Amino acid sequence: SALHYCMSDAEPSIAYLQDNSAFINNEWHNLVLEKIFPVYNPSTEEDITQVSEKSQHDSTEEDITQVSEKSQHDDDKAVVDISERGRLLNILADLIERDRDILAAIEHLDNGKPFDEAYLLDLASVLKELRYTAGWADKLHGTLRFAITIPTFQDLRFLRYTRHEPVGVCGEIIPWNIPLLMYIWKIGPALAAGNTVVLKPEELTPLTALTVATLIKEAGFPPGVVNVVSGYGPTAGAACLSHKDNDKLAFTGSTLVGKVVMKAAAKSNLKKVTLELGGKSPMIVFIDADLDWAVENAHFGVFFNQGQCCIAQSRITVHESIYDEIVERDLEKAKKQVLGNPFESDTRYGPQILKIEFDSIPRLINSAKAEGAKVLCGGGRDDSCVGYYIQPTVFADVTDEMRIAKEEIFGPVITISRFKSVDEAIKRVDNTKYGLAAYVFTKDKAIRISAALKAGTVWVNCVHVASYQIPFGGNKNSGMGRELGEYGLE
Ligand SMILES: NC(=O)c1ccc[n+]([C@@H]2O[C@H](COP(=O)([O-])OP(=O)(O)OC[C@H]3O[C@@H](n4cnc5c(N)ncnc54)[C@H](O)[C@@H]3O)[C@@H](O)[C@H]2O)c1
Repeated sequence: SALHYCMSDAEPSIAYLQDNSAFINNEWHNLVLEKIFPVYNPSTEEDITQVSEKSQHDSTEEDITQVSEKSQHDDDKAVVDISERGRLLNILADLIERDRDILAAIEHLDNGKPFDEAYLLDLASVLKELRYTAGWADKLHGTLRFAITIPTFQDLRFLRYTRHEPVGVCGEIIPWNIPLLMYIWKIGPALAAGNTVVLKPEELTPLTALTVATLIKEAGFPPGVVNVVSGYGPTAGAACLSHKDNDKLAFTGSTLVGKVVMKAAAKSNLKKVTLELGGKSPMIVFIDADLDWAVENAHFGVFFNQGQCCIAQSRITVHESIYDEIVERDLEKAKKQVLGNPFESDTRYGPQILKIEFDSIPRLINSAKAEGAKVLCGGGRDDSCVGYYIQPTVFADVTDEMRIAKEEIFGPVITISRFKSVDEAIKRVDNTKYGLAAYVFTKDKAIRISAALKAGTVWVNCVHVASYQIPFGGNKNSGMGRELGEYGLE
């Protein structure tokens, strides 16, 4: 279907053609059962288009995973030639850059995030990540060792080497919060390492995944190397989890579904599993921190993407001697958040994407009020406009026993508690089932505190600087395995 979008009142609208069936073997296929589901715009609550839905036992004439598996064994293909892999990934990056404004606009329509944020942050990260992994494609060699010391064969010399081989077909399932970037995090390293992919985007946000599929074909990737099939988790997703020809599952989403993924992998063929799951990440502000900077980052970190970020620092704890000052400054700043049309350039704050979150965030907010936390601003839905908007909210006097201090909010809510000593702060923030990220604001305790915290990544005096060269992933219930950097290619 043709979609029109308008970048602002002053700009002309641009039309593009949205493919919405299943992308298999470089062609668009109707699925056998021909079911469809609607995709809506969370800023307006209106339907955008309808997308082909894969049911669990539904397929095209050819099985999607087998198509992907077959393309592994064709010697002429880019999967085998390591230079060609990198070349094609670079072409894909160039095509995404060419279509950057269209892709940012689709991401805005589909997900609700401000256009500028999608264009400047998400798309910039997408391009950097793709070009970075493209560079790795011809450098994934194993190691070479001359070994001589096996006691029983002392006179013999052995040559030992390791080869890095593709895993095979990678089933990849992604969430809705940063759809295009999550897609590239998954396909970039998989393709650089010579794998083929069957990707299922989140049912709420399938549009950029489908649009980039056309660019994959345009870039020249051979048929079957990347396949994209949309649908719901328990059906389309579940089919991917249990398929016997899938060799790997890379999943980003909730901890609850992460456990379903592990179980399905164990029950089918012991696929390898990488899980990037939920978090409840702490931010600790010490007395010696630069307070202006800490407040600035607290806001960016929590309100970025309306709090729909796995690494959002949803538990802020502050030394008691600076607590009042931080609370006051946080409040001042939260009141200045601009809500509005996410296509306008001064809007930094859009709607929640998900109707369910729009309902569940106020429930968690209300639980905090009932448990005695002090709401300083916001505290509910914003009824002044259409769309799933939640008011930017700041809570003070939060304690560790409250639900809001323990459960992932995935919404624009700052919670602030206080601590007395360094040891107490470390012990308290680590007392969680999650271990994705942690943030430390200090001038002189960075190394000591970072080493003590049980988190996949610790950021010091900054937030959300997820860099494509550095491995990313969680401990405990936040997941296993790493994405990005050299580790992400293993
Ligand atoms: N650690 C990270 O890198 C990271 C990044 C973004 C989001 N997340 C986490 O993702 C969660 C938010 O996303 P969500 O609520 O959409 O997660 P979710 O687990 O409900 O859905 C994520 C994906 O899994 C699919 N899915 C759902 N049920 C399934 C099933 N039974 N079988 C197979 N697939 C299934 C969905 O269709 C979707 O594509 C949060 O917990 C957030 O912290 C983590």
